Amino acid sequence: QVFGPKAQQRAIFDHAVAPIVNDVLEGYNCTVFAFGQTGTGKTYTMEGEIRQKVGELSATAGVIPRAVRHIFDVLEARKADYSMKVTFLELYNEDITDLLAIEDQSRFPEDRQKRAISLMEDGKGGAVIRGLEEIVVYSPSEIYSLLELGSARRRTADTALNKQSSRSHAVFSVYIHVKETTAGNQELMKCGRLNLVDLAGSENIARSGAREGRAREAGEMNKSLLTLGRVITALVEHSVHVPYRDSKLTRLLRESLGGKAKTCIIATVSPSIHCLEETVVTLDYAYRAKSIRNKPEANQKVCKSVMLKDLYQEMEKIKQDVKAAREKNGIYIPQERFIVEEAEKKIMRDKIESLELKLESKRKEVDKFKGLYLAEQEHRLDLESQNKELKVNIESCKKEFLDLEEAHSRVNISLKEKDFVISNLLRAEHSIVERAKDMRGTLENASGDISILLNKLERQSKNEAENKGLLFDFQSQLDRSLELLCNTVVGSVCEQRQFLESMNEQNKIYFSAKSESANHLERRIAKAKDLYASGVECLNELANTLHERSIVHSEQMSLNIFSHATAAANFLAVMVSEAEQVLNDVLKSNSELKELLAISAEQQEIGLKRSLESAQFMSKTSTDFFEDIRVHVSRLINLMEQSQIESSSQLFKFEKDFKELSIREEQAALDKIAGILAGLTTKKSTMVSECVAQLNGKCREEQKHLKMQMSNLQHISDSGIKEAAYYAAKVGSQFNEDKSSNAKIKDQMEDILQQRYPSQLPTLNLV
Ligand SMILES: Nc1ncnc2c1ncn2[C@@H]1O[C@H](COP(=O)(O)OP(=O)(O)OP(=O)(O)O)[C@@H](O)[C@H]1O
Repeated sequence: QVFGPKAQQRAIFDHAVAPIVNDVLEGYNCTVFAFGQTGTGKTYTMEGEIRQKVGELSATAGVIPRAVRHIFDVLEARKADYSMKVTFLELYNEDITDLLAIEDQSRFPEDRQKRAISLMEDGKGGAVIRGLEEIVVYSPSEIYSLLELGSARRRTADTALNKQSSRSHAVFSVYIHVKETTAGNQELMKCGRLNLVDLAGSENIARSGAREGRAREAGEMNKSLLTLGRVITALVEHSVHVPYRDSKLTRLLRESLGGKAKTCIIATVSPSIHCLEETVVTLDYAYRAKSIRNKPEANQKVCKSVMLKDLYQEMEKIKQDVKAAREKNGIYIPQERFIVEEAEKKIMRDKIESLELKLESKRKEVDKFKGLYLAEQEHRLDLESQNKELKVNIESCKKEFLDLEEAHSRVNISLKEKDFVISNLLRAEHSIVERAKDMRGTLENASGDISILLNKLERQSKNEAENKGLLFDFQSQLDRSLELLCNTVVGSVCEQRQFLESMNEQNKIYFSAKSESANHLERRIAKAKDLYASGVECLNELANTLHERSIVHSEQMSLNIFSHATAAANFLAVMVSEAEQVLNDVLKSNSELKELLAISAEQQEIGLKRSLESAQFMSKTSTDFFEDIRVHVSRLINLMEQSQIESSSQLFKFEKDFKELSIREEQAALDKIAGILAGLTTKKSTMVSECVAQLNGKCREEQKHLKMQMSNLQHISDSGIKEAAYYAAKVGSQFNEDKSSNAKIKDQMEDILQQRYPSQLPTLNLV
């Protein structure tokens, strides 16, 4: 099962550990151990937060508190009759210490040393720890307290990877005895053991930041872990020899690795990329350990009476020991015999001591040889890994060499191509130099043209300055003419006004005279009208009277008519003369008017003539002025057109020349760059060829060197293997010799003691 970073403690327990805990209750020995790099959470997983919140475990409680709680819950639910005891030990620098031992009451803290406990073989292939405190517990909280006590006593120190790193391996064991009653009312005891192991971090010493003592300690820890690794490898590979005995850790876990226990391994890894190496190693261990096949076997149920008997016997022995110690009522013998025996005992003790010393020295030698063998093995492994690395290096060097050769051939081809390009470029350069010479001449011509153009431009600017002066003069002249014209127009307007005023006066006079004569004529005509009306009336009266009197006075009447006719003729003559007079007056006034009109027309004509003259003068002046302007403008336009044409032609030429020159210069620059590049390419190609030659040489040298080193290594490892085999054989034979001599001594001593104290046979425990 894989648990991600978000996995909860509960999930880990439920999936991985709970089934194992149930098996413990069925009488199996089970082990749960956590291993992995420092700081990856082994202690967190195994212990976590131990203390429970009111009645309940905290969410961060680890495997141990949960397992304990689970065991109690199940047993309580079954209403089982059970007993439980726990032990808690620490394995530090290959020394075992009891974490639950009663405190050393030394006065000074520095004197309070942790008492090391010996690990012994139980004769059935297992290991027994002598003197380990087994504490009987009745509730989970008691276990939690013991756990806290033991955890607090564990040796921790800070490393670069973990602030509080456990420096030791810790084994917490729970022993459970459950009483079962058979059908025949026989009481059986079912025993199960649960080992909960928190290994020390499998750290890289350099990376963990461990220094001096701690580095040695890390080495020791690595030794245990290294042996664990070797045991796993041997089990996976089904080797004949499994090196359980090489470390105390593997001796302790023997039953759990390939034995009859059920085992759960928790591998903790860090998600950090910096820990990749260790993560890979841990996962490799875990992967290999997964394929170990244990042969789980439940412990035999013991009959309660047998168990009780054993216990009673043990108790009896202890009681006797206690009593003898208390009452000092051991064996009483005569003094001489006591002295002789004491002397013999002393001799024997000395002998034993010397033998023990010998044995110790032999053991040390064996340890040394073992160390040497292990170191040799490690060295061999290192060399093998170095060899592998070197082989890989050689392979990569070969590959690099092939790549370089390929690159070299590619570079040669590109160099040839570049040579071809360079020769083409040189030819082109030659022709370009020729063209450059031509262009130089053209450029010189162009510079002459430019100087001419500049002269012309100068002239043009002079002309423009002159034109400006002329324009200024013309402007002042125009101002003067306009002023004159204005004065003339103002004078003629005054004259016209005066003339019109006099004409108005004369017209007024003429019209008043005319109206007077018309009035007079009107009055006369009215008078003549009246006269004519009265004459007509008289004539009518006369006609009437004549008609009346015609008959009577026809003659008189003719006389009267005659006299009246003459009067009328006279009157008409007067009237004609008067009318002639009036007509004459009218004619006269008409002639006067005509004269006046003629005078005014004459005056008007004069005025008009004058204004015509002045207008003609003005128009002439303006025409002249505009003619001048037109002439100037046309001249200027011509000049400008000319100069524009010239300058545009010059500029066109200049542009053309400039373009050509710049193209030539660009070409020249490109040629230079090509030259530089060609130089660089030749340099590079020489460098590459030199480098390739050097690399070739180096590769050959390295190959030679590697071959030499490999043969040396081969030689060293062969000799190491031989030596190790020789040492192992020697150690084996010495060990056997020692064993046999020890057995002999033991036999001798037993014989002696048998002879001396046939009833009280002491037991000698010789390891
Ligand atoms: N799953 C997790 N959730 C929260 N905190 C964690 C977890 N795993 C580890 N830690 C924290 O990381 C730190 C290191 O963890 P821990 O001491 O358990 O590592 P370790 O593997 O036992 O280290 P060492 O081998 O050095 O003893 C602790 O502070 C622990 O509380």
